[in-house]
Amino acid sequence: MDIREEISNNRKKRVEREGYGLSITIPEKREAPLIDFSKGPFVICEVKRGSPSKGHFAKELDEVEQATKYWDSGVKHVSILTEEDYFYGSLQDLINIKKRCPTLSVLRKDFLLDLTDVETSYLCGADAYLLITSLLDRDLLYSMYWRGKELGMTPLVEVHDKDDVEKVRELRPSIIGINSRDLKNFTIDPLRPLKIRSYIDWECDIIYESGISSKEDGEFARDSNFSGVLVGEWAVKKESLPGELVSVFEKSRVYNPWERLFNSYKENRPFIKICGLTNKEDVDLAVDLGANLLGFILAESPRKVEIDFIKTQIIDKRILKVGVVVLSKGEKLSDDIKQLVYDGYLDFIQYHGDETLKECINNGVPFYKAISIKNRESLNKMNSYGPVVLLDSFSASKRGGTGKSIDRKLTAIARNNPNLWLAGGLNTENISSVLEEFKPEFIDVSSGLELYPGKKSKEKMIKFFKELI
Ligand SMILES: O=P(O)(O)OC[C@@H](O)[C@@H](O)c1c[nH]c2ccccc12
Repeated sequence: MDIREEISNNRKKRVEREGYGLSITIPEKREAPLIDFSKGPFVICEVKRGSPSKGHFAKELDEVEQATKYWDSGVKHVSILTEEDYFYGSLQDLINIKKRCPTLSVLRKDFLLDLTDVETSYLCGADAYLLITSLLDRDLLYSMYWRGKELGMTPLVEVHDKDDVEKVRELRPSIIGINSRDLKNFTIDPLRPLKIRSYIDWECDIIYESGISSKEDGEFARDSNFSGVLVGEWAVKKESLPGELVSVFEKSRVYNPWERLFNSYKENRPFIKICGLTNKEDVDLAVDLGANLLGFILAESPRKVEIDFIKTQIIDKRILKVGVVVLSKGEKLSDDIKQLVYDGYLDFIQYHGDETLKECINNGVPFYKAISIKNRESLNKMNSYGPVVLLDSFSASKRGGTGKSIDRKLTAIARNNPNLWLAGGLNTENISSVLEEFKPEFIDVSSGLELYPGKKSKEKMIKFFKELI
């Protein structure tokens, strides 16, 4: 029997004798508002006076004062250890904290036994509650999960090993905690959460639990792709830690390719995207000449590149990269391509087909949309897709490339757009007059710089960049 089971059995006996509140009277009705606990990043700091491994380390800790300190440091999620005999907490801590800090989102951390425990947590003001997978029979665990959800709370499901993951696989919990502490001998294995995580193959937030004592530990968890950390002892002992962890997790969240693109701005020149790149030589040249963005065609085209090409040849992280796709209405972005973005091989997706705005957003990766100017309606789309839209085949038609000419009224509207992104038919010959007439924020060039489809001309590339300055 490990300590977890011992604590659970002890609590079970006490509940049988004293009822679910143990020494505390359970309110008949919940007073505190329900505050959402389900959205990350999760820097969950714990109100914890001690533990079975360390004994008391903050015997005199005042629960409300501690929770207020967390709140003042920017912490949005607080865990309250309500277990009495091994962790020196009580349900009263939860009730008091929720009374004094009603807008704080709090998790009840205890060795919960059944549905009544879940309902009790709700009545006492919990917004979330811990379910320890190994201590609960499968069906009971599932019903405790759903009962809490029904009440509007967020269950945090803790797993410790592969068997636990198998047990909850069908439940597919949306937030999972993995403890780095082995409860048999209390040793911390920092890699344990990473190892166990590999068995979880559904989308969810995974929290790294225990043993976090510094900002660097937080960075390690963040960079290993955890959605957050659960910190007890050191959040209590080191006053600066909660705030530091909040900024660690804010950083990962605000990583944003737009910010990088805008930082790469060069004065007196629009942003430049070189598109249709198919080989390393052209990529290197575009980077050397100072392109802001490189474009790779992932749709049917003479310039189409394979996913492996992007993964193996274009790994220079200094430059932003966009994958161009053409989807029909209702078609989803493929998982392979999404993965390229998640893994950092690509920074954006450019949608070039009939995707709706909602579909672009739902694919969940940074994007912008290209639209072709055909009529006034396509210009209206410019606004509906957000601040920046690429106008494909814009100057091509105007400059006679396609033989069609665009209604002057439409070009006038486009010209007045401060965020004008232009593409289509740009080349060394027409670029300076296009810049002068339209003052685009961004230009996109591909075939105009080619020797033949898929191969850029070095001379044209150099000349083009010269024209821009
Ligand atoms: O104090 P630490 O090492 O930061 O750990 C906090 C928390 O993860 C730990 O208290 C914990 C994780 N899972 C639990 C389950 C029950 C009781 C306690 C816990």
